[in-house]
Amino acid sequence: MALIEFRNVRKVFGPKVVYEDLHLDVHAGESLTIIGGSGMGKSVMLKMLIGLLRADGGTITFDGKRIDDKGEREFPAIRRRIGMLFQGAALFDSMSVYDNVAYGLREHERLPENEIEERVAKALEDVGLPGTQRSMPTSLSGGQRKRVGLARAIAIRPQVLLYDEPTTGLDPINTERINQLIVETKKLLNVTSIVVTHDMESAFEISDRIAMIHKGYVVWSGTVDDARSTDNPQVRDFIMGHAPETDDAATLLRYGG
Ligand SMILES: Nc1ncnc2c1ncn2[C@@H]1O[C@H](COP(=O)(O)OP(=O)(O)OP(=O)(O)O)[C@@H](O)[C@H]1O
Repeated sequence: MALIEFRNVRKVFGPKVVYEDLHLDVHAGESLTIIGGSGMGKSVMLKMLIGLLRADGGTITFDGKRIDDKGEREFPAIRRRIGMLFQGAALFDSMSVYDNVAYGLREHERLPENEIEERVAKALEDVGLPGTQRSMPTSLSGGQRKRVGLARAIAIRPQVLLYDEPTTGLDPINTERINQLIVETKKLLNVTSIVVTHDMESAFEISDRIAMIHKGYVVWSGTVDDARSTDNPQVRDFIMGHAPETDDAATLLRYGG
């Protein structure tokens, strides 16, 4: 049995059908990258997994237990085991780096302050930002902010890490740093990772497996080698950077029509 299973999952927003019938397995210890055009539902998938959005049909199981039917009271325990690095890192600018990283720990666990201090220091070390506890997020670069976001996610020592477009908006050097960090974090903490990205270079570097979403379904999945050699036209177009087939005006604007 896979660690995470989406079965027949349906998700709609009013008339818009994001998922018609989503099937996806995520295996313990793997690094799975989700690719697909803008607006195809990649972030929605991650949010359903941690209960920020609810599925309209089907089942989602985590570690053998169904989670899609859980109430708001039960999700904090799940979010303790599934950490998320949100798009843009989502730091609180009015709080120091220390308080940002400690935030998740305080929310999820009752720990004495000296243990929080240790866990924050270790998480910042793990992301290559030792000693930055007193800095304010506004004084950090985009790459450093992402790393603080990652420190916050790993401080709770999750079993699964979700990354929503971790390299978007970063220059090539910081992109490379984040890619390496994703690979190292997986090894160091033995976590299962799910990464949503538009960046195929990153996908090739960090993935054990890649799954492509298109119009409500997983249309393809395979290893990095499979992706490089596939003759599936949707995957090939995506790898080559061709605009996705879409009827969504926002997406057309984003991809320049
Ligand atoms: N809370 C919401 N309310 C209404 N519609 C939503 C909501 N969240 C997402 N959507 C819609 O669901 C669709 C999928 O969104 P999602 O953010 O998952 O796309 P994505 O594949 O992650 O795209 P991108 O790569 O641009 O981030 C989009 O059409 C989006 O407008």
